[in-house]
Amino acid sequence: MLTAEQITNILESEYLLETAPSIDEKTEFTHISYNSNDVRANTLLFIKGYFKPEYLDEAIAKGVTAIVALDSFVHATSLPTWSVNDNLAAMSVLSMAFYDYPQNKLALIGITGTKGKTSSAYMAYEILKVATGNKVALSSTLMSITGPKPENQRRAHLTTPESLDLFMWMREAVDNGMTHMVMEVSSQAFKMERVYGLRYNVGIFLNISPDHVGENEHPTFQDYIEHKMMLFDHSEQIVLNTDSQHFSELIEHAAAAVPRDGLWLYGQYDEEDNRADVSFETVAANLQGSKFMVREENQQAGRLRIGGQYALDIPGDFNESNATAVAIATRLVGADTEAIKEGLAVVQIPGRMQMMTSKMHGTIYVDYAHNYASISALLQFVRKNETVDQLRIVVGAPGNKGVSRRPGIGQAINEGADVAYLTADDPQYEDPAAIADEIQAQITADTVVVKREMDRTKAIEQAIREAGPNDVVVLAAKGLDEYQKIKGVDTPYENDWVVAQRVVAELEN
Ligand SMILES: CC(=O)N[C@H]1[C@@H](OP(=O)(O)OP(=O)(O)OC[C@H]2O[C@@H](n3ccc(=O)[nH]c3=O)[C@H](O)[C@@H]2O)O[C@H](CO)[C@@H](O)[C@@H]1O[C@H](C)C(=O)N[C@@H](C)C(=O)N[C@H](CCC(=O)O)C(=O)O
Ligand SMILES: Nc1ncnc2c1ncn2[C@@H]1O[C@H](COP(=O)(O)OP(=O)(O)OP(=O)(O)O)[C@@H](O)[C@H]1O
Repeated sequence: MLTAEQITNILESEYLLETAPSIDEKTEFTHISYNSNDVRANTLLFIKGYFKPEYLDEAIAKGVTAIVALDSFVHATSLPTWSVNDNLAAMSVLSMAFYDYPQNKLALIGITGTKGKTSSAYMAYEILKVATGNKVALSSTLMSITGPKPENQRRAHLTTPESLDLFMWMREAVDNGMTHMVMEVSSQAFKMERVYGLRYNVGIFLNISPDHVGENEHPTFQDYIEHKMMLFDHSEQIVLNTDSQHFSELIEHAAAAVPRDGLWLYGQYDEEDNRADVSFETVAANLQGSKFMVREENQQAGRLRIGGQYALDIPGDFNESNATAVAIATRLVGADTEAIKEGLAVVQIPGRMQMMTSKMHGTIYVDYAHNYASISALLQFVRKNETVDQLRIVVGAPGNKGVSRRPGIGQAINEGADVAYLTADDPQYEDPAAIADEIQAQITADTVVVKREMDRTKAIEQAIREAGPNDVVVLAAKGLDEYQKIKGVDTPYENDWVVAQRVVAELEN
């Protein structure tokens, strides 16, 4: 609940208020919303985005009491209005107040990075489940989990939810007895102020590489990196990857944000380069998983007491890197080494490096890799495994979105695959064959065979059918998505994993 007086005071103290409405300051708001479909009596409504006049008409008909809107918002009603200079920041600070600052009761880990956010979030979630006896909440691209009951588990629509939803779910988590929370924080979340005013006990910065530049995302790479680095300014302690691109820019910003003993650098073990406080090194790896050694490289790292050998039941050297970051962060919020070992040993991440073996058609991965950095990391990892004969990839790129990724996907294929099956991936209003042309334009190596089949199910069938027993087939970019976005409609699709299982069963039984 919030009163009109509290709203005015909070907005004023945050320097967000332009004008307050002249209503009784004891007026109580028992509901807050940013959507006309979710309005009832005593609702405070936030106006954001392209808020059409008919949305406001609908909200008024449902009895909205007052609104918070940009001072430039023009509307033909006499609704009491808090006029503000930043409506998204206002929504965040008022939402946290409405839900009584639930973040103060949660040890919060925020994770950002171009690649690995979801994977790392699930690792941290699994470790903290062990460490706290299931008292950990999760906000990820896939799911938001605020407690043990089915109604506490929701499919996510954004990597980082709107501030109002985030604080509502945090409150639900606290009321359900949760003590910890792990959340993915996208650069968009900072840009759209979904996490305005929120601080993290530990912020993990996994990596940054060219991505997310384009319409409705970031105008330039500089804008992207600057928004991602905002995590540093909002974290009590920072865990940062020394192997990331743009490390010198990252460390400069991170070191200015926290004292040295709140900054934890991690990276692949390298005799020549001793920048990392905590290093990791592969002990044994195969296509299924790996064992890796974590070393504390200096006195500061020695305080963590996380040195030793760990096992992961998911493959990919990049996952050893993600796991090392997560081991440090979860340790900092109270997990002990046993919990870290146990959590990492069992973690599985839906649609990320999910593996299936077949008798005659090799090893099949369903993986969410969908840009140069992730497809390249994945193909290079598989390449390193000497038993692999042909490396086949089924992949496409979305229409009307992330257009700049297409050449990168082609380049990664050019550098790492033997056979590419170009197909559809959420084509929307574009022709998937034309998108495939853009990917194919970068595949110049005569060692790579390119095949084209725009029906994704058929492309997967063909790739698996053509694979030999020592081949690897990578089904990239859609994870466990159960739809294809076509002309604005989520068209049902079995999902890559189900298709692969069915095809293997048909071929081998
Ligand atoms: C740029 C951005 O942040 N857009 C988000 C934003 O849109 P918006 O505020 O413009 O909302 P809108 O859809 O135009 O609608 C305007 C307002 O009318 C309201 N409305 C709408 C319909 C209605 O009947 N009644 C009504 O009141 C809506 O609730 C909204 O408040 O708020 C919407 C929900 O409140 C989000 O769905 C939408 O995300 C868009 C679709 C999106 O997908 N954004 C991507 C770029 C994104 O944020 N991605 C990152 C991940 C990036 C990464 O992988 O790293 C993420 O964090 O997910
Ligand atoms: N540290 C990493 N470096 C490079 N590639 C990675 C790393 N971690 C995971 N990947 C690859 O990227 C893919 C996507 O991983 P994940 O979903 O964890 O990342 P994300 O940051 O949440 O992605 P997105 O922002 O696209 O949702 C994985 O399926 C894997 O192939």
